[in-house]
Amino acid sequence: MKKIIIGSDKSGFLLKEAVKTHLTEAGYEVSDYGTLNEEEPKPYFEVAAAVAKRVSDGEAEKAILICGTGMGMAIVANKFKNVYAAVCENTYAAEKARAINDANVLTMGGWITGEIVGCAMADVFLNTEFTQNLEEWRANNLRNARIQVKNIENEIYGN
Ligand SMILES: O=C(CO)[C@H](O)[C@H](O)COP(=O)(O)O
Repeated sequence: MKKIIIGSDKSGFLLKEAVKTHLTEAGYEVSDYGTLNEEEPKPYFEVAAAVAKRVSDGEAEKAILICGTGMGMAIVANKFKNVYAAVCENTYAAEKARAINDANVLTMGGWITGEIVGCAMADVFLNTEFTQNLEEWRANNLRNARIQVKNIENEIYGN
């Protein structure tokens, strides 16, 4: 079964629940490491760290993080090695986050994004490959860019 990790704070809770239900119905095994009910909310920075660590360690290939804006989740997640989080507000951005940037964490904002668009963004993000539908010259540039980004990361964290 395809695995995905998800998490939200209080402000992302309702959108997270909608995306979680959608992905479960689509056949994903969804593990939730964030706010499980609105009475016991977890702050965005704790949830982002818990989820990003699991992606960094290879427990899951991809994750989805949802707070009020999506921004705090991305800021914290991107502190972790092997984690490339992108804040998206529409399906075009979610597709490009995969095709151009090979992002492995999608973040979105419950204050910004409605349930229909949020679920559609999750679908696009999970079903688009790195360099998909791009011209060969651009795909080659992006493969090189990915190596350069990894080199920068290795300089900071070590190999
Ligand atoms: O968007 C966020 C972080 O980027 C948070 O969701 C926002 O700060 C609201 O948090 P809270 O509901 O705990 O006040």
